Amino acid sequence: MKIGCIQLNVGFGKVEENFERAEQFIREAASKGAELVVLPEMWNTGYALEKLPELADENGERTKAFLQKLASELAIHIVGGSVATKHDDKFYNTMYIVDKEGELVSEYSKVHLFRLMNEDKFLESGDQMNRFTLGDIEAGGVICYDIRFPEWLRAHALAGAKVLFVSAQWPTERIDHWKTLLQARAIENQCYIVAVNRISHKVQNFNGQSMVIEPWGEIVWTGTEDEELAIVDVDFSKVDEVRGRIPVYDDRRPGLYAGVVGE
Ligand SMILES: O=C(O)CCC(=O)C(=O)O
Repeated sequence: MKIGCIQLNVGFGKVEENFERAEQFIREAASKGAELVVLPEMWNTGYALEKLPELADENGERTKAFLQKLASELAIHIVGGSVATKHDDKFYNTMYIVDKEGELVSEYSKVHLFRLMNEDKFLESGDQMNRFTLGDIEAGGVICYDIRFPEWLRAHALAGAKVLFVSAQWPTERIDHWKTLLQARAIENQCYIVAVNRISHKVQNFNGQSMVIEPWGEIVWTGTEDEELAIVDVDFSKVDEVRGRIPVYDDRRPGLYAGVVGE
């Protein structure tokens, strides 16, 4: 499968501009043969948290309509990154997944809010998993800080995900954590990781380096530090091959973990 990773330069609080750029990139990805595209975190507003009352997408209506229209017109699956949404006067960091028929197959609000960037002061956390199927791909999706919680990604893998999509606004200063955590999540879960970060060198410092990692932990692609669209080939049959080679799932001892990691 050809996956388009859209490493967007998200404008701070510039919703109209961000929708335009996202559309350009989704169209370009489809024209270059991508069958699925992935966007970064909070791509409608950036981290303009104080402006959410004016800028957040009311019930996600605009974003859902936008993604559904493009997905069905271009016959492309869209892992819609995440956007700032508003529901009943509360704000969320929400990912929408739309299949190539334009059906909304999943929506997920970030479960682990990142206190270092004050997310907990402005946002509510979600409480649902994000397991979905796109065509014949069993997948899960998480957002940024979520990757520091191995049990959360494991829960998606145990529920059948063979690829985990990660949308992020991961800062430059901890980019080494990003790489190491993503590689570990791929190796331990024996799954593909498709992780898309934003870039921005002006308002805040995010330097891309999005990654696609295969289930043995090999890095298939790393993004540059600039805005870019990359079309990356992935072969999902590798998941079963790796799981057959080292049967981690069969060798688990969940009875021993109970109470220790809250299972
Ligand atoms: O965990 C980190 O270091 C970065 C997380 C983050 O920036 C986020 O969740 O928005």
